[in-house]
Amino acid sequence: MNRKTGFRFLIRIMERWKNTARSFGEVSNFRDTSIEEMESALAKYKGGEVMLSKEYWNEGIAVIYLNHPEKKNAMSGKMIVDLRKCVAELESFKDGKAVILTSKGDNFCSGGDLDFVRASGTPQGGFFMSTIMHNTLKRFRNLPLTSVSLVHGPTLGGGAELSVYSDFLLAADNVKLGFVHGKMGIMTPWGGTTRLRQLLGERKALELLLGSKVYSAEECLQFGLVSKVVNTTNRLDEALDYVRQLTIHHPSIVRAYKTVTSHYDEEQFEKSLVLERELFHPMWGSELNTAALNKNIKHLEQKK
Ligand SMILES: CCCC(=O)SCCNC(=O)CCNC(=O)[C@H](O)C(C)(C)COP(=O)(O)OP(=O)(O)OC[C@H]1O[C@@H](n2cnc3c(N)ncnc32)[C@H](O)[C@@H]1OP(=O)(O)O
Repeated sequence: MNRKTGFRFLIRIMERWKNTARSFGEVSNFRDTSIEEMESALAKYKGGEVMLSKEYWNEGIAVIYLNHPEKKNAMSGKMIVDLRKCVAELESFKDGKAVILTSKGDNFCSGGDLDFVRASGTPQGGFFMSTIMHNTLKRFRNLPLTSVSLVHGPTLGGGAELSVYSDFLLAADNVKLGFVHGKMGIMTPWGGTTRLRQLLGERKALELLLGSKVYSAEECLQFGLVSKVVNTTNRLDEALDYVRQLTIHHPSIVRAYKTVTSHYDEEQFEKSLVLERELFHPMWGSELNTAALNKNIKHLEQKK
């Protein structure tokens, strides 16, 4: 084989590899993918919905509900895209004062939908998901609306990450909240490490993340993670009262305070998210992650 034929042979092998990779939806230069393409890749993983309720809109309060009851409100790819649409709509809620992030059914969110996790488990899948979620949650945090997460029942993995992106966290007395990612052979994909570091400081953030323990409402309160424990049955009414008391002033004042506090350390926050994304995406579908998924772990079961 002379040099020219050898070169052509190499090109053919590379082309074949690229085509094989494409047939699995994988491309070698996935970092160049546009946000729109990432969104449509995620939207293919169906199941559940995320809805924006305007029931209290006239009071300046929006409510976002996660709804995927048959899977304990686990987030599918489609739900990730839905959440993004809700945030986009809230960006033009001009007289709004507050948003409550909560869910229908008997818990807040059991994390990523494990069927979606398995099906999207490649570095590219991880990169797309964390890029989109980082962007959505950053935009959620930057809304000029005071945000409150209201959680109940199992709030695990990605569910715990979502819960801490609001300004305030209210936990129902039946909550079981845990950053269980380590047990799943991954680190936080949705910016949870960056957000916990910002909220609680280095030691407490590391304790929550490295321990992978599941905490009760009272324990979360003692940790400084939760602002108030509410009654599970009346939780939405209690959350609405809490929000109304927080936002007594004119929308222009409420929005101005929130705008300054959320943009305070934006540059540092962004840098930390980039690092988190870089470290996370090769873990998605890795050997460690696959081995953990194969164990079908139920995080609330006591070890015998
Ligand atoms: C993407 C960010 C990183 C992550 O979030 S990784 C995911 C972390 N989450 C998990 O691993 C959750 C594993 N599941 C559990 O621990 C338990 O199912 C959980 C949530 C404590 C609920 O326990 P129980 O109340 O006893 O209910 P159960 O186990 O019978 O569940 C009812 C049905 O819901 C399903 N489910 C729960 N969490 C899910 C999830 N994340 N993805 C997909 N399906 C999920 C569960 O398989 C069961 O379905 P089925 O009725 O057996 O068909």
